[in-house]
Amino acid sequence: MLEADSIQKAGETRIRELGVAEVILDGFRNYDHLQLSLSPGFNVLAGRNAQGKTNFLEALYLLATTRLLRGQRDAEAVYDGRSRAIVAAEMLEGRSRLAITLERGVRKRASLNGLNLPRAADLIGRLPCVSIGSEDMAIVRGEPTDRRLFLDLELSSLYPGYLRHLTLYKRALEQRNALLRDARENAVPAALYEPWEAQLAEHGAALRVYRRNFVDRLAPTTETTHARMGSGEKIRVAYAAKDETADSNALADALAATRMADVARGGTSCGPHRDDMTVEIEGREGRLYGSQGQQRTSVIAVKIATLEVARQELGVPPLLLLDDILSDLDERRRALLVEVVLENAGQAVLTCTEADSAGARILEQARVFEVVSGTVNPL
Ligand SMILES: Nc1ncnc2c1ncn2[C@@H]1O[C@H](COP(=O)(O)OP(=O)(O)OP(=O)(O)O)[C@@H](O)[C@H]1O
Repeated sequence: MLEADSIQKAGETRIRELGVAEVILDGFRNYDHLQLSLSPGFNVLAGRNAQGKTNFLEALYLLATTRLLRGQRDAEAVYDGRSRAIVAAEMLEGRSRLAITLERGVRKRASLNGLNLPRAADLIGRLPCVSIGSEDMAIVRGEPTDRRLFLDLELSSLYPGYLRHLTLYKRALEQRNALLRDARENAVPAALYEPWEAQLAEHGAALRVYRRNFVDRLAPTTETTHARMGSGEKIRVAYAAKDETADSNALADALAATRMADVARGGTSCGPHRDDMTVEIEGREGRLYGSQGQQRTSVIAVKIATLEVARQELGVPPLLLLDDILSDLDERRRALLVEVVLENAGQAVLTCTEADSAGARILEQARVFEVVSGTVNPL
């Protein structure tokens, strides 16, 4: 059985960029061209709806994760009428420059100091970042796939080893699923399944060790934060494996035993691609029974716990992106969130419709900007 410590320590060196000095957007969303210097501490972006506040956060999120915040196809983020979008950032330390180019009909490309990286994914984890926004509601309200995505993104950004296991696992899963489809028409010998199942077992067991370890660390902080937010209710977060395979050998056995059933099912039934993370409020599944307010409080608690775990793991705070969540909260929750941000954040970018909702304690140390239809100016 794989030990969390041993696999998490192996090959985990990755250069981290701590903080963004300057952001350059060219043809990204509603930004024709923008060059903006950020404070190494707090940055508040205020502006009316649909002016480009979330788009700006999305650009930073893209550099951190290579994904768009709102999950659309890359081409949708290219400024209407333009053929490509460039998002670049100059880092505070070492002034290195990270960039991503999105181009219609072409795979996204990433570069470091002007040199193209072999794959855009090579950028993942270089700029550690935790974002909290409305799309995170899916962690409680969404489907298991949304919660797996949350775990995959956070873990890939923290551990290069996780990303490697995930990439190899996904490739093996595609191959086994292709064999299952073939088997509907032609006999597929066991020898064709075996190498892919061996990989699924190895990488799948490793993914579960990382995920369980992470969720076990998330759980107590989620509970305390939830309690600090004034909720008298108990929240419980746990990793939920779909099948009871304790290690890679058991997973390999389960895969071999389910081949026939999986042909009929049309997909692989065992493994971490079907797992979930449960979020229970007072013993009931938040997704089914939680009110909107309970769900929102739970999501914020999970995300703040993520920020804390990431900070412990990195030894420094990750970049924090907060998308207009303060204005939706009541006084008590807002005060707590501000307190937690002040305790945990290094560099942060917050958006809000009224700068005042960021609260006096943040505003007094923040650089404040106004966003008006794709332009950002100091206030
Ligand atoms: N590819 C694109 N090209 C041009 N404009 C775009 C593109 N994608 C999105 N937009 C525009 O960006 C604007 C939305 O910006 P954004 O989501 O950042 O709003 P916001 O300032 O965060 O507002 P809210 O407070 O409502 O969340 C919309 O006007 C939308 O039409």
